[in-house]
Amino acid sequence: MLLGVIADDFTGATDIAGFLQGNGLRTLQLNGVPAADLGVDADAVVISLKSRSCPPEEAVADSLAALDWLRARDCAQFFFKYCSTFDSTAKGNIGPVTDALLDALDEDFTVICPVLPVNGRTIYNGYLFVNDVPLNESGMRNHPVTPMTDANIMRVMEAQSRGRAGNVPSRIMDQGVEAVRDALNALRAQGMRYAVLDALNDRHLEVMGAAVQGMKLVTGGSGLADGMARHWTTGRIDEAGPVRGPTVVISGSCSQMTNAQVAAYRAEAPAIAVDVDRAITGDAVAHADELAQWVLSHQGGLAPLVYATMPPDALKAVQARHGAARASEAIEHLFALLARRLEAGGIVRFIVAGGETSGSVTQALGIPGFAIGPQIAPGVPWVRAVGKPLALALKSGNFGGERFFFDAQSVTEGSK
Ligand SMILES: Nc1ncnc2c1ncn2[C@@H]1O[C@H](COP(=O)(O)OP(=O)(O)O)[C@@H](O)[C@H]1O
Ligand SMILES: O=C(O)[C@@H](O)C(=O)COP(=O)(O)O
Repeated sequence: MLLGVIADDFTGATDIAGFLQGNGLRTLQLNGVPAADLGVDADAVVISLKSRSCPPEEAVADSLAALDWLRARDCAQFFFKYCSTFDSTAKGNIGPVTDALLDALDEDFTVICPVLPVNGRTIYNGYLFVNDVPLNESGMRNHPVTPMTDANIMRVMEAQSRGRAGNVPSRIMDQGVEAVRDALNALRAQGMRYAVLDALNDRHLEVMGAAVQGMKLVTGGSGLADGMARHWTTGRIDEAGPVRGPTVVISGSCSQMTNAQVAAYRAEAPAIAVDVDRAITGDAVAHADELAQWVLSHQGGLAPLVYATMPPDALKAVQARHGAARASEAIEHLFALLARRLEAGGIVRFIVAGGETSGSVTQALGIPGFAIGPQIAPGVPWVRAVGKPLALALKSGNFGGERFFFDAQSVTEGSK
């Protein structure tokens, strides 16, 4: 196998899997670390974990279990995939997991590269930008679970890890592969453990993709994987075909773009808001039943939307009433209950917004893995469940255009 990927959430996993498959790698996504005896015939395997915001020890243990599984399958190289907005806290989990993977592989140096220029995630002199705005001034400053308040990735990484971080600036990326390799060697010789790679455009991705060939562990966003995969493959391969039938849209993301997508969709399609206070204070089962009935009675036209999505002020009020962790957990639990009821009621396509939310829904549906289908937007492919006739679109909070929920349905419209 060319590449084994350990992804810290489910939307992140489908994001990178979509880019690998799009570059011609036969890619399989596995939801959690699978049973040891699963046979795999693929160029790349992506293991989705739900390790972005759990306690660091749990994230490390899950990531090492995924690494062991991949190592037993002779992966040539390993990729730790985290969010292109570097979602983490001062406790982790990007730093502790990176350190644990380096130790397990007996390595002392890696790259840190949360970029995806096609979606506006770029790094300049080690500072991360989201659509040309520094990370700490972007919508990520209001994230419910991992608010990001510093754009300097060297500083953020050093605060949660064991080593020092240097930068390979964009002017070196402009000079090409040899210059980047020399810069990486120089940083390592200076005692740096991490090299934050600048990337402003696709050309930089290709250069860094070549420069990291042979590095046992790399870490970053799907832009780095796109750059790496461009050097391995020659053409496109078949994507998983469409699934037809009853559809639901579930939105548990409170990101800026998801708020805009929910507003655009609600204006034209049937939509119902989760009663968040009720979900949190104990009546989740009855509420999930009602929401499921509502979804099943609104089939026929545009798929019905169930959303907990809120703008930052309303979200802060909910978190002040109930606590942020309790609120997130309860809402994820509600969506898990809802997903199971909807599957039982005949829903076969789930369009889900939000990484944690997607993890919760996918786990509730007991889906062991995915084959990768056509891209709806950069970083968001349709995926088809292994072993069940279900299709899902797992959308990162900030990905897609304002009409994403419409777009997801029209990608497969011809086959409805
Ligand atoms: N109205 C709300 N009040 C409090 N928490 C919420 C609300 N809506 C969603 N959440 C929680 O916020 C988190 C959003 O994270 P996630 O699903 O990963 O979205 P994103 O991809 O935008 O990061 C989830 O844990 C979700 O349960
Ligand atoms: O790299 C990215 O931006 C995405 O792949 C990602 O990790 C998505 O996470 P969420 O925004 O939490 O959905």
